[in-house]
Amino acid sequence: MTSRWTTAVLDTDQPGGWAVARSPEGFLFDDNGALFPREWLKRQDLSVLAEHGIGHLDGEPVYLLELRSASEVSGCNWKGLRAFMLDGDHTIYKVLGYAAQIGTWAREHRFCGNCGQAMTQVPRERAMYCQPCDLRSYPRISPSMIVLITRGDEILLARSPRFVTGVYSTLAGFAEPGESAEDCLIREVREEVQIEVQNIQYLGSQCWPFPHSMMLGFHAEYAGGEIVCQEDEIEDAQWFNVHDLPPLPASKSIARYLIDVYVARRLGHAEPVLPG
Ligand SMILES: NC(=O)C1=CN([C@@H]2O[C@H](COP(=O)(O)OP(=O)(O)OC[C@H]3O[C@@H](n4cnc5c(N)ncnc54)[C@H](O)[C@@H]3O)[C@@H](O)[C@H]2O)C=CC1
Ligand SMILES: [Mg+2]
Ligand SMILES: [Zn+2]
Repeated sequence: MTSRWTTAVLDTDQPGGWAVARSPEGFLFDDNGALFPREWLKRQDLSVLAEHGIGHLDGEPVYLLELRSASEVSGCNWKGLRAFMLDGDHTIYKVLGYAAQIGTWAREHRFCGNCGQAMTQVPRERAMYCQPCDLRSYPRISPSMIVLITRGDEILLARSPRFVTGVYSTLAGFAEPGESAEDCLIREVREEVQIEVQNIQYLGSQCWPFPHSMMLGFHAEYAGGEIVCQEDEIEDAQWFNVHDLPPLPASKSIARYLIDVYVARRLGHAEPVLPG
């Protein structure tokens, strides 16, 4: 199967193609969705911070207009990326997820982190450049571990105070400098619930553009300890029987995939596929 969407660095001097507009209030959309004819979009009254060519959708070039702020465009509205993930077409979500990561990076790398001077876009490469420092800044990706811990028919799920009421999920956390993926996983589990794990197994990864996580998903078995929740981060954590689970995270998340894979194996059902 060929993919409908491929990323690419495109020359912004070339006319035509599609464009998406992104502001702190999300993406611009109308009845036809979030992709607009680029020349039309550029004629609207938008406060453009940066323009990047981001790839091809069904063979057509796609550009991003990263805006300083949301402005009024007749017949259009603004909507966050999460809403596009939950109710939209998955390919469009992939386009917008990539656009969001490039937009965040473009917004945050207008100036050199070393000398403070304005940086310039490098042609044919996804990089911002400071000539005096000879410094290149590339889009940032934050590796994050996510793990389902199990004990026979039971799985450990936890709630962050930020979650939708009632929903429980797997544990997750960002890698720190100096750590392997396994070191990070063991540290995060200790910090968040004070338990020990063993037999760590990698299951797959997922790009999570909120704002730039690369989720590495694992299964691990319980090895010892009693649950003690980390103050402020974990509101509640419990062992749940696979036959009696609480409300779970959205179906497209790797958190949900890790849970669904284990439950399927336990109950002898067909295994789910990890959404890209
Ligand atoms: N796709 C999925 O199924 C899921 C994705 N996630 C994502 O995983 C990531 C990590 O999960 P959390 O529990 O929030 O992390 P965490 O357990 O490491 O705690 C968050 C704290 O980490 C620090 N932090 C924030 N950004 C950071 C960065 N880029 N690098 C290092 N430290 C940083 C901050 O102090 C923040 O309060 C988040 O982006 C979250 O959205 C979490 C659960 C499910
Ligand atoms: Mg966490
Ligand atoms: Zn510099």
